[in-house]
Amino acid sequence: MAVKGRLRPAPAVDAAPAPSQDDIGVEARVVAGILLNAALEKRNGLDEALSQPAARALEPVDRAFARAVAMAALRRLGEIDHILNRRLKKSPPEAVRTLMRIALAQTLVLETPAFAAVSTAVKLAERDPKTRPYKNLVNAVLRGVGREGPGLTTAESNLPDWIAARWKATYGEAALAGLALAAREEPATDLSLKPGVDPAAVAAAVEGEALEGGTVRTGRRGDVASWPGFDDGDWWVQDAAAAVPGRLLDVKPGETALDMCAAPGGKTLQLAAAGASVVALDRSAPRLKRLTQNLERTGLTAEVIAVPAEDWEDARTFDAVLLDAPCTATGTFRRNPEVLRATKPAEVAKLADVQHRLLDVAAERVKPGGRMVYCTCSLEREEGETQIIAFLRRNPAFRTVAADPAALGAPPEALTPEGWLRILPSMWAEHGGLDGFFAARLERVS
Ligand SMILES: C[S@@+](CC[C@H](N)C(=O)[O-])C[C@H]1O[C@@H](n2cnc3c(N)ncnc32)[C@H](O)[C@@H]1O
Repeated sequence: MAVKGRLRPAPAVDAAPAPSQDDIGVEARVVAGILLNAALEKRNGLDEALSQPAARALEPVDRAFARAVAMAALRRLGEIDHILNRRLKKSPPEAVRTLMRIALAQTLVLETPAFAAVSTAVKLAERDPKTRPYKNLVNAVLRGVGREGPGLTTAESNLPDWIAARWKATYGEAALAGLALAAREEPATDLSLKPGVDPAAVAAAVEGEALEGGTVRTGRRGDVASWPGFDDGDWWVQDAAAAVPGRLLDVKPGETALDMCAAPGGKTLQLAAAGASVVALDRSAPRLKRLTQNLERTGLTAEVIAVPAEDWEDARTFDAVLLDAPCTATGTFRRNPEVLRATKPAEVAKLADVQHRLLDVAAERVKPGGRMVYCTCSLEREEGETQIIAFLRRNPAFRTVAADPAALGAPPEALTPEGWLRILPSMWAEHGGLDGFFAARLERVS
């Protein structure tokens, strides 16, 4: 079933002359194109490009605008290309397409006035000898969309074909439609709170709502470091779904816990906040820096060690082990729309091998009678259910302990017949959705 949707029609482009759109506005749009292409090229491309000189030279407000435009273009790429392709007799050079994608992301998604988006796109086309011959085409296509409207588009067209086919086969047509709708929207920001901090008070301070499970959700934008409670370490940013595996592990004060793939550390903070004595490992020292900063800010403690888990030379075993394994992260498409473009089919199998290996390393660290939670923020079965089925086959010392979604602040429909959690971003639609996660709790019985 195709979900029909109409992008917002752009205001008439001839309505007003451009008010002095100075060169800063133009530069922000250049950077938006750079960010978009970097995100399409490789995983983490957008973040890397944001730290490059072109983006850093912008004022913060322009950099934020450039990022917002690139993110809007990524979320609606299929629809935007569909609108363009209907109006183009043959495909223009990539640089020209980028200009038009950026302009349509502004007019159709961000509601930037059309005269500003179109005039800067034409200005940019003029500036580069490679795009100059296409200046009139850019002008005609964008004005045409403004005049006649974008026409019908489908939310599914924003998903790469191979991913849409996979999710349809795994979750069915109705779920695919819900996932496609979730992928179009910019998500709210979720906060996990330190014990003793009142969710209602934080919700009031950030104009948000307290969700089941204790997460506070806010539509507020901008730099979180300036929000009330940040400096006091009252909370940290963590998607509502990402907070579930930590709760599932259910550590108690005085227990020992190992967070085996810990950085940047949202789950380590949860385990430490629950009173466990936590060891946090990660192979990436730069990623662990954020974890250390968050521990300092929140006044929580953990032993932080930069090492690949399989190389950690330490004989300790633990009451509770959390393996939040490296994965394709396809469940995080609301926050990171580029994951859908960056993930390639071969990567799923490659990461599944890594997860298989790390599960066995994690199992070795669980004390008799202890427990382990395995989770990934992927929607691919190979990185979730298939891993646990295979693990239980080769490790008869472990068995599943069924999750209780109501106690964990997870949607009830996330519970699988096996007692695992399969959270889809299309769930909790009435609250604005949540990231996709798989989580299973296992206990060492011998
Ligand atoms: C999904 S992220 C973890 C997110 C983290 N648990 C959180 O809640 O913020 C996966 C992490 O695994 C780390 N990693 C990958 N391979 C690893 C290994 N062999 N040993 C330890 N960490 C590893 C990566 O550096 C990455 O930080």
